[in-house]
Amino acid sequence: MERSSSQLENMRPSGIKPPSRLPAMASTVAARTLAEASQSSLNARNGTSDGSIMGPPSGIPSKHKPSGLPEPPTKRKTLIERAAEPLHPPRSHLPAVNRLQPSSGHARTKSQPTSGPRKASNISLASAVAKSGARPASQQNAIAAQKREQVPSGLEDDLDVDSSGVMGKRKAWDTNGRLHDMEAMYIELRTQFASAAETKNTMEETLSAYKMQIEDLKQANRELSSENKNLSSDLDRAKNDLHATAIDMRQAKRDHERDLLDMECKTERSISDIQRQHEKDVSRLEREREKAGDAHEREIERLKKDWQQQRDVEVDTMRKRQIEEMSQMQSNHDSTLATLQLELDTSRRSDEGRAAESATQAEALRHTISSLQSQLEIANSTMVSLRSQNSAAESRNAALEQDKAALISKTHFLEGNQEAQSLEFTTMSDQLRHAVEAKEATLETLRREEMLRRKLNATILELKGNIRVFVRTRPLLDGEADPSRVEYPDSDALEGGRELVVHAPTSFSVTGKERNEKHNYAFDRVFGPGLDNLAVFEDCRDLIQSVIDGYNVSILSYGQTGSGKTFGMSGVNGVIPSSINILLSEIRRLKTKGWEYAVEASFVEVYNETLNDLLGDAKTWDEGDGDTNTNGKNKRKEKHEIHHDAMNGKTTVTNLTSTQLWPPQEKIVSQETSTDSAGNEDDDSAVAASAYMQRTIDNLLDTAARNRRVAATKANERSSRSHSIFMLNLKGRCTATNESSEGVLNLVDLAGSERLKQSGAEGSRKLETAAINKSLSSLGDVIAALGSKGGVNDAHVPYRNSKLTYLLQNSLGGKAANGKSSRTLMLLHLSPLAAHWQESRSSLLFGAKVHGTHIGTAKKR
Ligand SMILES: Nc1ncnc2c1ncn2[C@@H]1O[C@H](COP(=O)(O)OP(=O)(O)OP(=O)(O)O)[C@@H](O)[C@H]1O
Repeated sequence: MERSSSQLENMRPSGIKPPSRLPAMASTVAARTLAEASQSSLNARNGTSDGSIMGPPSGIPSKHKPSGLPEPPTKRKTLIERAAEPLHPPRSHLPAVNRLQPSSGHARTKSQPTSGPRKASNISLASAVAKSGARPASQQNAIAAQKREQVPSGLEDDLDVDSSGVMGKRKAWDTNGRLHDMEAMYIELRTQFASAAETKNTMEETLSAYKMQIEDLKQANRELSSENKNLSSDLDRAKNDLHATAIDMRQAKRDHERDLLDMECKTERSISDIQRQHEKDVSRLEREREKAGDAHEREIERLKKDWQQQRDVEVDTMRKRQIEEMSQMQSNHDSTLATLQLELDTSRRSDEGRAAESATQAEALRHTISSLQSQLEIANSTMVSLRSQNSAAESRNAALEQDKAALISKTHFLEGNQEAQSLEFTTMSDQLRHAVEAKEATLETLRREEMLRRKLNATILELKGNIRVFVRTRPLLDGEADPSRVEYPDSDALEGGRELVVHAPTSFSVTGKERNEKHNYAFDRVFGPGLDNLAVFEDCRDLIQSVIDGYNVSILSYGQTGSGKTFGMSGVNGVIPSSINILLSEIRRLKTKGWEYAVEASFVEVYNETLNDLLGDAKTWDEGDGDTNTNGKNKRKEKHEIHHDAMNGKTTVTNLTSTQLWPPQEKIVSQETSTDSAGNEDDDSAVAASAYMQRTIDNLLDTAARNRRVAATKANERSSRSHSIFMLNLKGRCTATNESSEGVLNLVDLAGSERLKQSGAEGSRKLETAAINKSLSSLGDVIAALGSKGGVNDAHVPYRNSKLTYLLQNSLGGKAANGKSSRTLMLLHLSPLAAHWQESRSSLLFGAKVHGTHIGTAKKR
């Protein structure tokens, strides 16, 4: 008969299994406990053991798993239930074991990631469970035997008991058998109950172990909390320490940075000193080498000439001597031959006369024949001796011939020597050619060195900054007294002083308290009253050099009237004459390296915002501003307009006289300079060229001064009320390297910087002062704008606010439209007098404003 699953469900709450299965179940429950616990835990770890997740242990009927066991008939079930009811253990007992198994497995799964003590508790639980559930096989067999013993005797035949002790089915009519079965089941159940009770005890033990463990854990937790607190306080302390250390570190870092800056400054200074020294040494060595090379070449030439002359003289002398000797020998030989011939003829004639006399006298003198014959024999012997003499003369003649041949061969030998000499001459020519090639190679090296020097100079100037400020105090002049107190704290520094401390005159407050102010300043260089123009110019050299290298440079002399601006600019060894000297010597030096330069000069004045050509005609200057002259005619002065070429960054002023300073004009070259075969000027011509240049400059400066005198009755007065700009335009080209450069040097003597209020000027003087102040403040504004914008093209720089700044637009440290940039040096002049303290202070403030301005890197076009 088929049973539905609902029927099976209804049977489950009784907890009684089909009889045939009970013994097996009873025997395996205890043994299964540990195995299932391990299986369960394995499932918990692996997720599944038989394909299901966390399924109940095998042997325990699942809600969703239909039991495969045969179901008892309904009436039997009622009997069983009835028989079992009073004995049935509380439902919770069996499941308690079953519940423990998954829960122990679950607990273990959960405890896996935890720390030591927890793990230990799991282990103790597992061992507890093992104690209760896991019995060895021998123990299990004993239980089975016990079960068999518990079956009443006599029933064994009726029972279908297999070897393992599992009972089989009984026939339906075998009520006794069934009763036996029931009893057996009862016994089995009791065994189960006992086992469950044992398990319960074990569980209680486990529980108490858990509780103890929990207590331990709580204690550990408390200890950990206190430890945590200690650690927190340690952490706070460590944080405080860290904070203090960080502050110390920051302080140390600041100190370190300051030290580093100091070191950098010192290094920079020493680099510049070394560089300067190096340049000096290089130029000195170059000069010496050039001189030594020239002297050496001249010496070689001289020696060659001397040697050739000496050789020619010697050859001539030898030739003459040989010719003389030969002619002497020839004449001796000829005279000897003539003498011998004469003797022979004489002898022959006398013999013939005597023979004829003997023959005519033979008939008459037959008695003297024998004597005559003997005389004839004597004559014959004389003839023989004469013949022997003749042969001796002939042999002598042959010897002379040999001498002649020897002399000829000697002449030939001498001629051969001449070939050797010409060979030597060829060798010398080769050597000369090699020397010329070596000279060319040296020239090439020098050119490369020159390029390197230019780069180094540019780097040094970039490091020094494109706007520099030097401050100079002039000495007290005769009759001057009451100097202001100025200190130069670092004037002994190797690279020169940079600091200045100015003490204000002592003043008194309203309460009568004495006030002594002092102000500290630092500039690129500070020159005390003991330093002369040469010392000041020494620090300007590199800027002048950079004009030759193709940069635009402005040197501006700033200060109140009488502070020494003109003295520093145009005086003896002032910036203008010293610059020209440097330029000339550099141009000459560079000529040996293949560079040719052209220098033009012009001189312009900015007076009341009007341009005047200081090399032009001054008579028209003051009349030309729209006024009528004495004749009643409106005589307009030459109009000068400023133009800036955006393409090449050049500035031009229309109708401005310009004088060519270099190369010297043709007439002067032919008169005063000469060049050697290599195209180099000799020393005399260099001196002459220098003198020419000096004369030209003197003329130029005289013309400018004269024009100023013409323009104003008081020359000095005018000069202090106008800005004068001496402009030098240098164009250079090196054909060997196809390089070119173009630089402009503006040497500006600014008008006195008196304050309007202080000067108490009235009328036209007031207008002049206002114009001067406007242009000077425009100058400050332009430099400040360049500094704040970094000198970039698109920044608005108010160049147009004054004629001065507009004229100097391309030379004030900014960048021209073509990217060419420039360098500026402000020479700040101070009066040493205490009475001029306020003016000196304004000048220093102006200089400090300019000095604080950094303008971007200068760029050569
Ligand atoms: N370093 C110096 N050593 C000696 N004398 C000096 C020095 N500086 C200036 N002087 C003298 O001081 C006087 C005034 O100098 P200078 O004319 O150069 O001043 P300035 O500032 O150009 O005046 P101005 O603005 O009126 O042209 C002159 O007599 C000059 O010789």
